[in-house]
Amino acid sequence: MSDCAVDHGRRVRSIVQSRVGADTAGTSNQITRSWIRCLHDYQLDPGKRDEPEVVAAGELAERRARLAGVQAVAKVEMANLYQQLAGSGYAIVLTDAEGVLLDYFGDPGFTHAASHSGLMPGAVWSERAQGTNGMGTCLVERRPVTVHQDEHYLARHIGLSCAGAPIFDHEGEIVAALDASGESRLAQQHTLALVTMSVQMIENRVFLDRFRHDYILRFHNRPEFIGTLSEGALALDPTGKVLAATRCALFQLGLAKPAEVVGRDISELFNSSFPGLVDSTVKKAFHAVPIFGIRTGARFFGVMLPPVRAVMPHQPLRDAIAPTAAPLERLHFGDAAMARNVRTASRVLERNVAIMLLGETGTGKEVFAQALHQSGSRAGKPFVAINCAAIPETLIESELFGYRAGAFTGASKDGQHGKLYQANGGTLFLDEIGDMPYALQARLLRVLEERTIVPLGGGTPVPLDIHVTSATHCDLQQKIAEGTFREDLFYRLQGITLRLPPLRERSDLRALVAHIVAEESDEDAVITLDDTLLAALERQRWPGNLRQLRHLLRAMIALREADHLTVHDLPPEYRTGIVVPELEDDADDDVAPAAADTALNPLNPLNPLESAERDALLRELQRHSWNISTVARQLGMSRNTLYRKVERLHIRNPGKPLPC
Ligand SMILES: Nc1ncnc2c1ncn2[C@@H]1O[C@H](COP(=O)(O)OP(=O)(O)OP(=O)(O)O)[C@@H](O)[C@H]1O
Repeated sequence: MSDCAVDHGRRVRSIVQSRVGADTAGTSNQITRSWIRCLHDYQLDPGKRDEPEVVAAGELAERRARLAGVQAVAKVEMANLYQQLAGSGYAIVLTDAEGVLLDYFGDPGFTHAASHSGLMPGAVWSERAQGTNGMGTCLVERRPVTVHQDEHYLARHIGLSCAGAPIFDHEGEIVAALDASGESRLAQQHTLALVTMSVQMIENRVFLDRFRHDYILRFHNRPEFIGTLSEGALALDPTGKVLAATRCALFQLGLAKPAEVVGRDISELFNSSFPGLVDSTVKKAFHAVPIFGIRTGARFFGVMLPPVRAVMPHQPLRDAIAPTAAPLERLHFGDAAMARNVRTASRVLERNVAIMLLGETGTGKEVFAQALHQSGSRAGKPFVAINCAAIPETLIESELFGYRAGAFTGASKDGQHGKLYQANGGTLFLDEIGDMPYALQARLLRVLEERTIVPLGGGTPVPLDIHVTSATHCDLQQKIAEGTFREDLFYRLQGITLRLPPLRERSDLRALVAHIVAEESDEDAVITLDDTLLAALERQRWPGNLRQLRHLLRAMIALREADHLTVHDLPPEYRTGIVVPELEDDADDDVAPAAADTALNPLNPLNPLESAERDALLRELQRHSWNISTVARQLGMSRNTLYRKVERLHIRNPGKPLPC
């Protein structure tokens, strides 16, 4: 045994034997308590050097399956936390309630040290097995703990700093622990705060998913905090009795245990009756309503989410829970505008309210429409999307309504069902609705009003049961004023309007990056981005929004030389205004072309990023001999979007003017 291990063992024993010395030795009480348990209860030798115990593969698979729901939610938060701590040599770890390591996100620089310390799937990190440590000790203490260097009980772990926090279910039972462990010299003060925030996010998301079939009252004393990690949430049965509460809900109500609230009528907690709350927040308005706590008189703001589907039997979280969070909840990572959109959409899910999505190209309108569909009772039914801008005007009618055999020249001899018919029972997503030909708008309106459809060429009307979600990037009010969009159709399609924020306005870009990188990476690759690169991504304008971000990350992942991405992995057109440290073999890496073309339109000059985008687009157009369809397909955007870009970026085909 090394001298250092011997000294550590002596110090541990002497502190345990004279607890009085704990504070003077700089050891917090949690640590002392843990050391006492380790020495007296578990009879662990501080100098123990055995390899960590690892459960068999079959047992690990079973433990993972039991926590599948928590794990699915935790994965996103782990990726997010990992990015926040990127470059600090941390591994992010999820264990079950017995301290068995289920999931691991490791910093490449730390992988060797981590496996040496036993940070690997299946390893048992309970306090009984590994002595005082972030994971095991937070599970015993039932609260977040930091275990820094020689606060570890076993001498073999004193090279580590760990920050662990337990994850609770709605019954107040611990189901798992989240931990960030790293090499001590890189340890950060705020790590425990970040871990604790991630745990809160996981608990909230799991709760919202677990009780999505019930009423959920989300509340906070500031309305803008509803949808964030500090909101309180209560699940209610159809009579208004509390089924469960989040930890934040208990905290805000000044209560200690779920038992103090479960089974009580909501009117015993707030000055509102259940029907009154449902009425005011679900039926009448889509805004948080003021409610007052009965016990303290404190003012809160609350919104009620209606049940998503049929009520299902309740099981504790640690048993079977849905393997994934509700799809809508997975669309945002803390951005306030997106959280509001998700909240509003969730509340109208089963109410047959038509939703109109507004947003620039690539902000995720179709993805949002799909998540809406997946979150509601139509989830198992068809989701049919039609891009009104991408289909030639002459074909939209047959695409939408279908036709009977021989209805027109060139029609298939068997006839064809239209998209409306294909969507029957499910959702029809009308993308770029502003581009729907005027004559067709009246026909679509009639179908939506009468809820029957007659195929082109005639026949018996078919009853239609569809939910319609539509999207547009254009100002429909202006189109109505210009007489190119029907006002009656507008009001039929716009039960509520949700504006998806452009990426440059979103506050959760780093978490989105972590999420997309995890999705775009091979299963066993752990790809990280350094802080300068993340800061550079935050400074971009993102005219193509999430689509552009995903394509960029996909390309960077595909072309990477190492799993740790830096600004050197950024394509030159994204580097304008960014100081890129020189690499020895990077000398001829060119910076984005200068903005010489801004002279094209002196009244509306392009900024350096737009200029870079213009150069890139121009290159693509030239490469494909100005074939708009090919370039649009290559870039994953609609032809209309490409035309708009070409116009905005003042691009002209020298041979033939583009029909913009
Ligand atoms: N929440 C999200 N998380 C990660 N990626 C997303 C998200 N939303 C959208 N994306 C990515 O952005 C791409 C564009 O999304 P989508 O097609 O929904 O945008 P859109 O607003 O409908 O675009 P357009 O107006 O050009 O049709 C998607 O393919 C997806 O890869």
